[in-house]
Amino acid sequence: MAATIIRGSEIAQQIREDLKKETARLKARGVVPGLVTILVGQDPASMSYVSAKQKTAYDLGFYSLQDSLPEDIPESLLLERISQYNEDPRIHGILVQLPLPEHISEEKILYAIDPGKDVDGFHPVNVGRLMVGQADFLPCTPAGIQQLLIRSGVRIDGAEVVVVGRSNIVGKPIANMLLQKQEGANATVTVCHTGTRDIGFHTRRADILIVAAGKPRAITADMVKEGAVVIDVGVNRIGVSPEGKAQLCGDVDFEAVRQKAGAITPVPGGVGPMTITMLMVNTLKAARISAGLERKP
Ligand SMILES: Nc1nc(=O)c2c([nH]1)NC[C@@H]1CN(c3ccc(C(=O)N[C@@H](CCC(=O)O)C(=O)O)cc3)C=[N+]21
Repeated sequence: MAATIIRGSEIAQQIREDLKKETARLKARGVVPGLVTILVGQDPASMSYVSAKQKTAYDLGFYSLQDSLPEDIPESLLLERISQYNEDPRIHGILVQLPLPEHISEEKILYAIDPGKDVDGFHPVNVGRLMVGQADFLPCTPAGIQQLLIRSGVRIDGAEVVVVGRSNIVGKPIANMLLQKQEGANATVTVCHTGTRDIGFHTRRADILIVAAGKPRAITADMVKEGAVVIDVGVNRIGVSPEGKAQLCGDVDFEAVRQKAGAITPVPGGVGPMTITMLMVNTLKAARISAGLERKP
């Protein structure tokens, strides 16, 4: 069987059309969603992600601000910047691009962001809210994965989900989200990681296999059940094309696995565009909450 390709770029585009309309409605009531992206240093991949986020925010009609800071900025100054944005009423969402340089504690920085402006969903308050099924801001990549599944008509309720990877930004939150007793969730979830003895034993049981291993082509066809839905979160830069563009591959051996899977996401054009879109969903939500348009328990 040849798999259906789950086109994240198309689904992301549909959501963006809705966001654009919603942003225009909000603007008519005097509220302009505001997003600041903070980039420390000049890592080329980070620069390209941040500019993609900026462009998307701008296209939707958000107030969008890019704050580029030098690699050697002291942690104390970065913390000061963050508290400035915490107080700025034009800004509803603050994103500090990760990874940060060695001399800055990511933990300290993520704790410093006002949880009400934490559109990445990384602040411990938001992580805790997610765990109890009361999130305001779902982390963007997991939220994008859940939307891909729902909008592709994949049945999550009762499914065997296997997650490969246990990071705080993908593996742990997506496992938690799909486990919730909620619509678009209610799955049976297994989480595998580098310490798992026989990964294939687990992945072959998956109706839905979510791979965020950070290892190019780690998942081969023999590790996938016939007809499974495969979500590839990996973004590995494996080279540069003759035109000078980065060549990407996922954590799944796409060409082989697509022969066996029921549905699969490509890289690029799968989870990545959804991640950026969910950041916009969160920023719009933050703006609505701050304007008193959404209730908060
Ligand atoms: N505070 C923070 N929040 C993040 O959400 C965050 C972060 N730091 N650090 C890095 C990761 C990575 N990430 C991606 C976003 C979009 C694509 C994306 O759009 N990828 C395109 C290809 C882009 C390309 O060509 O490089 C695609 O898959 O089609 C990929 C990766 C967000 N991250």
